[in-house]
Amino acid sequence: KTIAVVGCPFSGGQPKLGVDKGPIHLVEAGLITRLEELGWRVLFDGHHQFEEISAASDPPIGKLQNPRHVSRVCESVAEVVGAHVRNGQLPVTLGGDHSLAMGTISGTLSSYPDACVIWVDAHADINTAETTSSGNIHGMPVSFLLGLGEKIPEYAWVKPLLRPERLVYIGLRDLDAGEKRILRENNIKAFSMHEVDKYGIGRVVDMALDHVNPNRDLPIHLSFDVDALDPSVAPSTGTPVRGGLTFREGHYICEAIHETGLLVALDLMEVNPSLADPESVRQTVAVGCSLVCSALGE
Ligand SMILES: CN[C@](CCCC[B-](O)(O)O)(CCN1CCCCC1)C(=O)O
Ligand SMILES: [Mn+2]
Ligand SMILES: [Mn+2]
Ligand SMILES: [Mn+2]
Repeated sequence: KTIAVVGCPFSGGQPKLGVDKGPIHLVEAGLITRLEELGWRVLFDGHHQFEEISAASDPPIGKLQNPRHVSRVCESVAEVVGAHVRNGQLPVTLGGDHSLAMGTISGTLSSYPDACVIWVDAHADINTAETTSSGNIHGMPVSFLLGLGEKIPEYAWVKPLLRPERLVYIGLRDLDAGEKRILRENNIKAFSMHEVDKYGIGRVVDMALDHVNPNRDLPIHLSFDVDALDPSVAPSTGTPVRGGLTFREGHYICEAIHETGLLVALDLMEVNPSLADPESVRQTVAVGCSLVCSALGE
């Protein structure tokens, strides 16, 4: 099978400079060669240029920051990822901030409507325009994918293709009040770090898969935010939160998902190579590469 590496140098979903440089660092760390050494054919259709998409003027809509730019970029990503999936390839999207998942998961669901989503993150990224406090859209993609909250014309292209019972979280530990309410109201399954401690990562992954993929017959889209890992493991990221996944727990999730043979799309998000000292940046990039390779059979 062929992997399509989609470099998405994009930072509009959050305020910190540098996360748009994530893809180039991941590729320059040798990711493509490592994937080829695993036996994959790898298409690298380059780092997408999003500057031309940026709206001339993009004033906030309510609290939402860079709303038109984020929407247009995500719509473009949805088309790119959807095309790769339709061509029978496995898209590996390198971020860039996590707002991009609005595009990647839309792309996957357009071809695999019954796909399930495993969202590995310290955060739920499920704020609506009403519940967000920051207005940073990287804290909101899941709400758009589920069709929650007030409709925003600029986001009319996002179809509510994701069903709550097809979504499961691993690694949560920093949610806004509104997000906790949304998870409860929609009966969304979440394995926070408390459950990871209580049951161990092996049981957590089994329970997560039992919830969204009970017969192990549905395609899986894995959306991995490196801030799910403990900051000691992946320090160079925009919204670090203490008490995260160990290096091995992060890799176990990826290895276990590979073992299902059901992975159809992968996102590796929020590596920001400008937020730490060179050694910490190198470490964060190396972990990102390693997680991708583990999800693809290493
Ligand atoms: C928890 N929600 C946050 C973070 C979203 C992180 C996005 B991700 O892609 O990295 O997961 C944080 C909101 N808080 C900021 C500090 C003050 C309280 C609210 C938000 O901005 O919505
Ligand atoms: Mn995230
Ligand atoms: Mn996060
Ligand atoms: Mn982030």
